[in-house]
Amino acid sequence: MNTPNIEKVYIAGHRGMVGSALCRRLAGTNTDVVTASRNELDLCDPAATADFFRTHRPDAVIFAAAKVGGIVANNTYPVEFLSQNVAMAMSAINAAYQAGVKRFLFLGSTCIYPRDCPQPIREESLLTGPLEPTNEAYALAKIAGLKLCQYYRRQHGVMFHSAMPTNLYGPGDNYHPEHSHVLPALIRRFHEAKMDALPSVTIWGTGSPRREFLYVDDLADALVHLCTIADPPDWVNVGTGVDQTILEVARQVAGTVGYQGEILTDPQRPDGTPIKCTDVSRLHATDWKHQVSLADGLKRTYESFLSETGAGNLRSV
Ligand SMILES: NC(=O)C1=CN([C@@H]2O[C@H](COP(=O)(O)OP(=O)(O)OC[C@H]3O[C@@H](n4cnc5c(N)ncnc54)[C@H](OP(=O)(O)O)[C@@H]3O)[C@@H](O)[C@H]2O)C=CC1
Ligand SMILES: C[C@H]1O[C@H](OP(=O)(O)OP(=O)(O)OC[C@H]2O[C@@H](n3cnc4c(=O)[nH]c(N)nc43)[C@H](O)[C@@H]2O)[C@@H](O)[C@@H](O)C1=O
Repeated sequence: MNTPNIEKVYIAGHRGMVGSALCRRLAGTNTDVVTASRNELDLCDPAATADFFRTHRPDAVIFAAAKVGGIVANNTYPVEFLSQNVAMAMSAINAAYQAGVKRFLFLGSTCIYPRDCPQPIREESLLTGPLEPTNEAYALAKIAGLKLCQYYRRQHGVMFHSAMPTNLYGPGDNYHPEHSHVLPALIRRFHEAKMDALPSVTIWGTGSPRREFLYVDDLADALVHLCTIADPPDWVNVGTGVDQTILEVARQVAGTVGYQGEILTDPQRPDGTPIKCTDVSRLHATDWKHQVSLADGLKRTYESFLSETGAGNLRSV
């Protein structure tokens, strides 16, 4: 990782989309990567988590474990999204401090910002207004994790800090038809419509919300970069600073997949936050910028979708 004193990093959630991108990013470097599957370590269990940290003694942690899902999953299961994400964050951050971890990078999400905050979203907008109701539970858990890291840094002088990624996509995503995020959902729906020669595909909501998307390997690179900064911001947005409407994105996915039918909208489904686009000046000031365009990232993701489907291991949870 080229960070003084970081020889061993624990990647929490290494089987997930972000965690596996982090493992790809660190493969071949001289950083020793520690991992544990959920069967080996339930991060909601504080005693087991403390024991894991005492046994493995990592120098650093990148915390990419969470209960994650798209707008419908978040809206349907707020109890699980709040309780599991708070439990995981609290047990891991507390255990890391107790075990003498030097650096902890917590992953939040741009849904922590108020629903109607000024765009592009600056970090200073945190806690300035009400949250978007469809993901309030998840956002509250992420704010709690961010704040606990900030408080440890302030009270105990340890380098615990956070990154707030925008909407992500890439290899290893969840392709569940109801519970996934928009890009994997649409890749799957357009692909199946192409295979079945369907005349139209319906997307959720009005198609007018605006979203920003970051390719997951860019995120992994940004996270490793943030771990190398001596005095990083307490939290920093990680995105591209570029957004488009969901309808525009749907047309782009259809083009990537090679689907030529009609695209319909379904206003009975939730739109969620009307606009979500990050101000990335704080990130750019650390000398990092994304590399992968949406067009290129979609092409790579569709290729990985085809190989994951072909190999019979498409993730759909
Ligand atoms: N995907 C996105 O668009 C965005 C994601 N993020 C954040 O990035 C991080 C990673 O997300 P992503 O990779 O997409 O999510 P995934 O669902 O792909 O991966 C989450 C990982 O967390 C693990 N996990 C969940 N619960 C537990 C538990 N109780 N104990 C141990 N491990 C657990 C899962 O394990 P298992 O494999 O066993 O299920 C999985 O490996 C999260 O913090 C998320 O909030 C932020 C913004 C956008
Ligand atoms: C990353 C972020 O992700 C979640 O928030 P979200 O940005 O609203 O995420 P989403 O990807 O599910 O939807 C984006 C937009 O796209 C529209 N949309 C169209 N058609 C489909 C569709 O088929 N599936 C989905 N999921 N959305 C669709 C959908 O109606 C919405 O307008 C948070 O809960 C939380 O997890 C979080 O932090």
